[in-house]
Amino acid sequence: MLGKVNHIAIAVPDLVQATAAYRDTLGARVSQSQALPEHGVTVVFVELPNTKVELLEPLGADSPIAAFLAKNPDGGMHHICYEVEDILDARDQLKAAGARVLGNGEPKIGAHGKPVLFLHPKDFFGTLIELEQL
Ligand SMILES: CC[C@H](C(=O)O)C(=O)SCCNC(=O)CCNC(=O)[C@H](O)C(C)(C)COP(=O)(O)OP(=O)(O)OC[C@H]1O[C@@H](n2cnc3c(N)ncnc32)[C@H](O)[C@@H]1OP(=O)(O)O
Ligand SMILES: [Co+2]
Repeated sequence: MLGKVNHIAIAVPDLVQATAAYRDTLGARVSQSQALPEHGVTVVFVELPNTKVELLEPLGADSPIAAFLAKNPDGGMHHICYEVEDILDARDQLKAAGARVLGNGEPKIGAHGKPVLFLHPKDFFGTLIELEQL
């Protein structure tokens, strides 16, 4: 089921500051920011030779990462995104195995313009998993 790691996500309290740290202190190439109101976040992607790091900050009053940042005010590792060949097939297999698919179970379009789904962190060793359709 799982393909490559598409990205590792870090929730940050200040995206401008985090972008500068990755660009200037770590010397990485960082994308322009993308506001994703339908996901309640603004993101940038740190482009790496073998994968990406997604830096995300809350956007709007109902951001799904607000509670995470309240618990982790300095920021922290938020999720890991795996690529899958067929996200609906993966979803159905995971639901049949008893895993909780977050939201209404229907994929939404993510930052890369591809369908994504999220799996509950409590089902996967305290790690929020995002699946992105190849
Ligand atoms: C799709 C656009 C973009 C992209 O890559 O293209 C993105 O990645 S957007 C990323 C932001 N969107 C999401 O994260 C959507 C999925 N997330 C959720 O639905 C919620 O964040 C959820 C359900 C994972 C947690 O919601 P909330 O924090 O409000 O609930 P609780 O506080 O009750 O948390 C329950 C329980 O889970 C622990 N938790 C929460 N978030 C995480 C996390 N990121 N990693 C690990 N564990 C997490 C939380 O501490 C609670 O544990 P407990 O022991 O009960 O305290
Ligand atoms: Co993501």
